[in-house]
Amino acid sequence: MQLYETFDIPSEIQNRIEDRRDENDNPDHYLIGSEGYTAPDMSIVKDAVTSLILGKNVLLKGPTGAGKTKLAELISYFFNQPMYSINCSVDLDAEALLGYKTLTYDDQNNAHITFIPGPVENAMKNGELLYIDEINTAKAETLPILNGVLDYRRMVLNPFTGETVRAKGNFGVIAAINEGYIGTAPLNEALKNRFIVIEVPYLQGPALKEMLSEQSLLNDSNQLDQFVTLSTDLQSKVRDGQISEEAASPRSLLDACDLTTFMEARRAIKRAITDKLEDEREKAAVENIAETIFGRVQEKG
Ligand SMILES: Nc1ncnc2c1ncn2[C@@H]1O[C@H](COP(=O)(O)OP(=O)(O)OP(=O)(O)O)[C@@H](O)[C@H]1O
Repeated sequence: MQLYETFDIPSEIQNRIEDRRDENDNPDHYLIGSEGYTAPDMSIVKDAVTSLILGKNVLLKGPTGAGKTKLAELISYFFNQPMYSINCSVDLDAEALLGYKTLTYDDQNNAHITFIPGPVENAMKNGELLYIDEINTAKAETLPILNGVLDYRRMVLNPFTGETVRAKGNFGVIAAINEGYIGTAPLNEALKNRFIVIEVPYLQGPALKEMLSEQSLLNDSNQLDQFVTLSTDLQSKVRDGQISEEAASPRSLLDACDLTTFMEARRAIKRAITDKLEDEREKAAVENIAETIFGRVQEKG
């Protein structure tokens, strides 16, 4: 596979991935955006894939829009293995993880209580991947359910069915966190302890240009360079504590590049980046950087 070279995957891990791909031979697997991940650092993909092949759980830690979901999709593609997703929030409860009972009716209109399995149970029973997004937004009481799933036991007692569910085959867990955002809490130590932690920073420089040119509508090389400079300057202000991290998110940059194909870049930046910020000083800082790079606004319309 070309991706082995792209991400410098060691040959022993390549062999084990090939074995896993054969075991997971799944013609129905729908591969979303699988080739679209650009690595900010080659070790990220290599270490994530290696950890999962060794049966470890992987925690992707990085700011919003850093490509964590995209990386999980790439791994799912690498292994030719479908991925069940959970989006955590304070409302996440045991039922959302494990499943719930509901009334169903047969052809004779007789009512039955049926159990609808949740993503954790599905991924474990089918030996698939499980992606737990924003794991640190879930309530502290909910997550201990996962402790047994994430350690050597690879099992959970489903309280709704009384069944002990054991993980099959190549079951694996990838979780993601944005630390330090409103509504998030530091991940409980016992849970964090069950993961290999992989930091996923924002893309910069030529890798960012490659991603923006692949994924946005903008194809003017000079303008793409200007957006890369904008990102570098925004990330430096983030490090100085002058603006919040999401101002430098590639997701917003992609939006700004797309809009720039139809409007003046300064207005695109205002819509896609500046106006998402709450603090007036942060907005002014972004505007100043944009003015330095893209010049004063000339267009009226
Ligand atoms: N390294 C990258 N490679 C490819 N695409 C990227 C990368 N970083 C960001 N993107 C693009 O930016 C957008 C956000 O990426 P993604 O949803 O994977 O981020 P995330 O880290 O999961 O975000 P969140 O924490 O908000 O869930 C997507 O459109 C994605 O294609």
